[in-house]
Amino acid sequence: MNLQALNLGASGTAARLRFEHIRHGYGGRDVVRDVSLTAFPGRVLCLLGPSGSGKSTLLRIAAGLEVPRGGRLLINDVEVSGPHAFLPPEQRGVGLMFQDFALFPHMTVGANVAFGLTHLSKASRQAAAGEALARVGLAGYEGKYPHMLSGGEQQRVALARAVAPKPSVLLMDEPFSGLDSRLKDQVRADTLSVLRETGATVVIVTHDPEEAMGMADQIALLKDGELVQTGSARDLFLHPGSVFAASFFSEINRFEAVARNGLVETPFGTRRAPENVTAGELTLAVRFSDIRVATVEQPGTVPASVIDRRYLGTSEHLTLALEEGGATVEASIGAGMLAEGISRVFLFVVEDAILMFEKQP
Ligand SMILES: Nc1ncnc2c1ncn2[C@@H]1O[C@H](COP(=O)(O)OP(=O)(O)OP(=O)(O)O)[C@@H](O)[C@H]1O
Repeated sequence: MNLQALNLGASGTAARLRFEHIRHGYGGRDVVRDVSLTAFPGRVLCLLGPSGSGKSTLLRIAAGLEVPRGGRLLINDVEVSGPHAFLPPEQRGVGLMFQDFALFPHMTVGANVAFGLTHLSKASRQAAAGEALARVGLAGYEGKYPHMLSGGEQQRVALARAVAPKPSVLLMDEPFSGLDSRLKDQVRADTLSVLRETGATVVIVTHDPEEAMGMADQIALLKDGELVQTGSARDLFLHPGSVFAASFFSEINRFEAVARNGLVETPFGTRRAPENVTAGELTLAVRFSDIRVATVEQPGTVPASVIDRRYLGTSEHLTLALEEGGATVEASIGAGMLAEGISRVFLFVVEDAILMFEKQP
């Protein structure tokens, strides 16, 4: 089939990838439920969610490794999976990078990177492999074998192999999870700059919210096979649409409350109810890091006693009991911000930091 005629994106040109009402399952169980989502050209989309939320299944559907039970997948408005078509992986113009890097151990680094370039002459393959290796900072590594490399270097070889054919869409499944945590930040930053250079549309699967926030132009948050919310890191962090979304990005305190006449009695004082909610049961979420802890009573503060405190280096974790009502509150404050030995404090939470959601049945 002629890819150019299908307009799947010329080699090296970013494509738009669209999931339309995608459904999938295994046996009698649905694991992806009616997901509609677009990955925009040249942007990084992160599929984020807890284990089993269907992220890898969506990625495999995008790659053509799984045939969805329902819905359509479009690349530049061309149906590549759906009721009318199914294009095999090698004809989609997509690159894949897996969690374990999946390098061929018996092949040299050069041969690994050149593996997908079968359409080129031998000389052009070698040149393209060398160029891809140089792009990831591994110029001259062609003759080495994977076992001679560190984890970080193997990751870079896998990245070079994925970008060498200049895919219009690059699909990456947990590409950093095999790495030492101290290496990760640097490898992520290096990977992002390679991805920006290649200009491909990128879809990354991760369960790590910090990784998603650090890498993504757009985050799609999934739970139990459903798309819960999509937006920029800032959108999802500042305006979570549910308690789940709020708790996925940061540690939160939860409280139950009731809205009456547009007002809510919270543990931190009376607040306005969310727009469109004048009455009804609510769940409140307050991030540990949004609790301000003072030693002097001021207007708007509530008194609490310190039950426990843990020194964590750059921050300190406090467990507190509110004097009124007795609720337990967890707070995270800068290390050294509260003098040793203080047992009674005054808590304050700014207006916008009390996130309010209608209680789910
Ligand atoms: N080949 C398969 N056969 C049967 N069930 C499967 C298969 N692949 C995935 N599943 C199930 O489908 C659900 C979604 O799996 P998927 O791998 O897409 O989730 P995920 O969000 O990527 O999770 P993880 O981060 O743990 O990989 C899980 O409950 C999983 O056990």
